Amino acid sequence: MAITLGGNQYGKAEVRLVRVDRDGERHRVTDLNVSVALSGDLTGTHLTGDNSKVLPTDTQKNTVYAFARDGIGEVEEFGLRLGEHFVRSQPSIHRARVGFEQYSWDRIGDRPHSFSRNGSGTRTAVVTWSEDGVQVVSGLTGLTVMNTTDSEFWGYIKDGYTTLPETHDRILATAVDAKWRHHTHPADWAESFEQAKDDLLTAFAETHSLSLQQTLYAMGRRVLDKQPGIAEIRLALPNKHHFLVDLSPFGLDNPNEVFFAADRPYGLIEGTVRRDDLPEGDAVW
Ligand SMILES: O=c1[nH]c(=O)c2[nH]c(=O)[nH]c2[nH]1
Repeated sequence: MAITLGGNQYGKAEVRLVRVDRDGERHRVTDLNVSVALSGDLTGTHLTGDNSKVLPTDTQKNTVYAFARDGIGEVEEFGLRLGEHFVRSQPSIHRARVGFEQYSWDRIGDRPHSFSRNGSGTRTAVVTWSEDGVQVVSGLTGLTVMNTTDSEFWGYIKDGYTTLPETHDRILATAVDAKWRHHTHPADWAESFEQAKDDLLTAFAETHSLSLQQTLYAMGRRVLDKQPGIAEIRLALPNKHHFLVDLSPFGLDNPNEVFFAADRPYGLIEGTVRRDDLPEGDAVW
């Protein structure tokens, strides 16, 4: 029985790339998940481990980030540039498949550098009814938001394990998970929900953030300020880290434009903002 190698391809899958175009005050965001798959003369590596015709997947990933430095444009154009590069520059590579998922972002209001991810966010509610009382907790989860500037993080503890550089201009992104307990019932639940959501978004966008903790408190505080019937709000904010890609090995600078959007691990900032003149309540959250 003769055995032979069939079809094959290889590449870096799911390269998470965020590019911020900062022409002036008004930023634009391109948020992509890019998957490269190359095929060609790759029998050697499969049959004998001869890698002389293998362009490493790590290099493919670097190429995606480096090409983003010049701008992305439409994903079809970006794909054409990348595909042509891989095939034209490497004699062993005969075909490049470059696949994209593009996540779209809406502006929060008409603000120049605050965005919420299109279609994100699920409304939640938990009602607890007992002979002793009724509690209503409203909320939302998975509302993904991003500020492309107006966020800093510095002045923290440094010990022997600290490597994080201080920053005065970073991307701040999170997926808001919020639950708020009603002390009195609003006249209109839908209106109350929309108001709370709007307050969360506005506070996120308008806070010049020195920490996500500070932003959390500002968000919770605004919801309570605007609705006296809400007794407390619990927020869980994952810090969706965006790391500036070091393009210097490729002779490129990176003036805060090309980012690696990491999905894990992430900082998780949790906190409650409450009225201290109201009883804690015994809601089921
Ligand atoms: O806003 C932040 N709060 C932190 O506690 C923290 N820790 C960290 O590494 N980055 C950040 N960012």
